[in-house]
Amino acid sequence: MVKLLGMSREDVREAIKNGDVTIAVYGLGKMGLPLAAVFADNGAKVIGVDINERVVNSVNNGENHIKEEPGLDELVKKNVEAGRLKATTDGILAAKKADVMIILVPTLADDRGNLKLESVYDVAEKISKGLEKGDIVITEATMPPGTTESLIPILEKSGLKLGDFGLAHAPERTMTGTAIRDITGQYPKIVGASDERTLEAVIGIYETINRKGVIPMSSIKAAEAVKVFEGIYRDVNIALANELALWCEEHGLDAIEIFNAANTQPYCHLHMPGAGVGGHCIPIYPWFVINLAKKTNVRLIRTAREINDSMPRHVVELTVRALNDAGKPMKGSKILVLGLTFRGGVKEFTKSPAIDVIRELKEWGAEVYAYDPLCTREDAERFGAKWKEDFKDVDAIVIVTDHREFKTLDLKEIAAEVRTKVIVDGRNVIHPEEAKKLGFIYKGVGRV
Ligand SMILES: NC(=O)c1ccc[n+]([C@@H]2O[C@H](COP(=O)([O-])OP(=O)(O)OC[C@H]3O[C@@H](n4cnc5c(N)ncnc54)[C@H](O)[C@@H]3O)[C@@H](O)[C@H]2O)c1
Ligand SMILES: CC(=O)N[C@@H]1[C@@H](OP(=O)(O)OP(=O)(O)OC[C@H]2O[C@@H](n3ccc(=O)[nH]c3=O)[C@H](O)[C@@H]2O)O[C@H](CO)[C@@H](O)[C@@H]1O
Repeated sequence: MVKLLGMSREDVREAIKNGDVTIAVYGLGKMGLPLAAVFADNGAKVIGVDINERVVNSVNNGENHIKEEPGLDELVKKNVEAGRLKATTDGILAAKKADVMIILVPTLADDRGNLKLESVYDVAEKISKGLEKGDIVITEATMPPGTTESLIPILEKSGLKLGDFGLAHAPERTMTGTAIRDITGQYPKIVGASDERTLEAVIGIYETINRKGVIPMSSIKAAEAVKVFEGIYRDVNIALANELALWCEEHGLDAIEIFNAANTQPYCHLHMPGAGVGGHCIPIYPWFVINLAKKTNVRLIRTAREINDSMPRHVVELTVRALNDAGKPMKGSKILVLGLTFRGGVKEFTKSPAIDVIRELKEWGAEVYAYDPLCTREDAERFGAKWKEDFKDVDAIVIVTDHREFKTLDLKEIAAEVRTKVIVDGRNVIHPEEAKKLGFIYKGVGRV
């Protein structure tokens, strides 16, 4: 046990490497488990805390339950065997033992960004029962600016005042599939803290694991805004790509050809147009700012949300037009939706565009089937589609997720199997010319 408040960043780094520092990571999910394993691999004694007993037991058996994370299996196994990484459901005991407590539990939000912070407040309550003078509490979970400081009254139930303990926000700037790479040094760590001593210590904590170092922010709220603004930048730019793609369709131009050429300029970063924006990050973070804008007219951010949320309907319209060109009514047509998850390579359904696409296709009277390499028959049925692993008797293929597998479809084979040759490419993963040469009616977002 060592109290980091008041130590220099160099001494903090030394203490962690020597195994003198105990770090509790609350939330052993896609983000928390990689972080816990990386801190353990750098010398810290790490206590992972999770409410899910199966997660706790699997970690204590040296197993990794986050299958989408390359390298995590070995990191968990090695550090559990070395005795540096343990897991528990007892968040209070973990707080009593730890010098640093990191909150990395879900900050879920509804469609309008109204946060469900129960997990965060639950963890803060448990930490308050084990908080000691000199401890540091860090939130890494993404949250609206101002949320971390809203935990102060809960933490002060410990009898300590802010200042006796340190508080900081250090947003998790990574994504599933590249977490270990990102946590250890893809880009600098952002940190905002309650006072200079805490900032100094937290810089030392993250310099221990992140080769790219730390960017200290002027406040906790500024650090929270960094992560949220990153996401809003992405949502607004995806909306720009979508709006330009719709204009390209009107003018018979190929948006991808034009975007690729325009992006050769270093200041131009046109994103990919597509079937919509899903996940629990990008479509949610804008609402954190919209909901807090009491005087500011955040009309650009709102409009971007509306544009992106209109894209699933556009993909359905493309399908109506394509079947029309094939002389087929939507009603009674067999449509195979390729992709249920919100993006390629990750099994996550939060706000997946496929949900709206399937619903609307059914409203048009189509018989909707679905396939996704990461999903099961039950997932498809939960979406209201029938599971189908072949292309027999299909009248239209509608691609909604950019899974790697859909980038290498054997169109020649498919052309021989389908009943009607129609492809609607909602993620621009098919080459239009190749499809057309094989006799497909091809429609893509922003494609000719
Ligand atoms: N997944 C991503 O790509 C990503 C990227 C950046 C930031 N984030 C942020 O990271 C945070 C965590 O996201 P995630 O993807 O790791 O979530 P996740 O659902 O994969 O994991 C969350 C874990 O927390 C546990 N948990 C829930 N409530 C708890 C509680 N009260 N006490 C202890 N454990 C609890 C769950 O059992 C689960 O194991 C979120 O704020 C998210 O916005 C996620
Ligand atoms: C740390 C963290 O929170 N990381 C986030 C994570 O975000 P994420 O996991 O939610 O994935 P995204 O890639 O943002 O996709 C979201 C949706 O937007 C669609 N999309 C995407 C790009 C595009 O040009 N056109 C689109 O239409 C896509 O299909 C999907 O539905 O990684 C991003 C870096 O990849 C980060 O920036 C982002 O902060």
